[in-house]
Amino acid sequence: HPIGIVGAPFARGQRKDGVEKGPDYIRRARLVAKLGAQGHQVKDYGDLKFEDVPNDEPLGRVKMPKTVGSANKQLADAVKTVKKNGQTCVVLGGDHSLAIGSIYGHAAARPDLCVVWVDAHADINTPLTSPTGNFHGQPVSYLLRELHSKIPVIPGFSWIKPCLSAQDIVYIGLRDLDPGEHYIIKHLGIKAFSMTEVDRLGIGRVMEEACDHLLSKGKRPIHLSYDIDAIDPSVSPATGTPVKGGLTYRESVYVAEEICRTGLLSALDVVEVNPDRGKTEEEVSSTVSAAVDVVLSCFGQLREGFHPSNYQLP
Ligand SMILES: N/C(=N\O)NCCC[NH3+]
Ligand SMILES: [Mn+2]
Ligand SMILES: [Mn+2]
Ligand SMILES: [Mn+2]
Repeated sequence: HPIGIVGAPFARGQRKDGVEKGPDYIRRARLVAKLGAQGHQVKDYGDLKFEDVPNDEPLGRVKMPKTVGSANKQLADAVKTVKKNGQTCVVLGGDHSLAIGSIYGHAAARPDLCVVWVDAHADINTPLTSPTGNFHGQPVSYLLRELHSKIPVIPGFSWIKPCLSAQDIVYIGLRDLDPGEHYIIKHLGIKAFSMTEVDRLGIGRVMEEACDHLLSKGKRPIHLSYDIDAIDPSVSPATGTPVKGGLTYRESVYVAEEICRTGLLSALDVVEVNPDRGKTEEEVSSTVSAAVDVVLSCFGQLREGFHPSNYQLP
């Protein structure tokens, strides 16, 4: 499939400046050219322009709801357009609150989608269970039908209706959950492979079981929402909420290779790359490079090597 890239320089789902620079740093690492070299037709739609909504009063602990809501509505429309254009959509974040719009817009075009959420965190706090009120820790709660009654009316969010059921999402990489999130995951029976399962089963079995769970009733489009903090901070430190004990570089790429192999990848979010959170230039480049390799591996980059079909031995 052709690929459509959308830059989403958004930081208002959390409190640390710099994550809005994610798209720029990933583009500067020549993502578009590298995808082209892999034989893909790539359309770069550029960056969305996000503006703070004036008089955006907090709602309890929830900060800047109108700004977060309108950014996600804008992104939802953009993702829907990319899908209508027959492209696999790649959203470059920006913080993970963007998954609200990305998944909503994707579901508008492909209602039968399922979600693979790769993250140290579950991002499934409701506005009432969220300890911080930061939206990037809540996106999944707005998307699940089973949690609809737990979401109060929030200014800027009237447009969204849940588009996922608990069995349509699988978590990989969890290792830092709030109490309310752990309760919700257990209570709803959401399939989750924490880093303990990654250690116990190995990433090969994890991917086998994750795909079996989501695709048991037949093929359907996959939305891969990849938070760069799923990867161990030794590899990707330049992010807002690093947590030790994460995916190795190899595991992070293997996840993408296996999703690629399903042939069902329909949309990809790569979020939470925050260049301002790298202590050194090397920390930033290592993080950006990991993000680029996740994307390239989603679209066919193989560690076993590659030669064009028309290659001739000299
Ligand atoms: N990176 C984050 N989510 O993926 N931070 C917010 C979650 C903290 N509970
Ligand atoms: Mn996240
Ligand atoms: Mn995270
Ligand atoms: Mn309602």
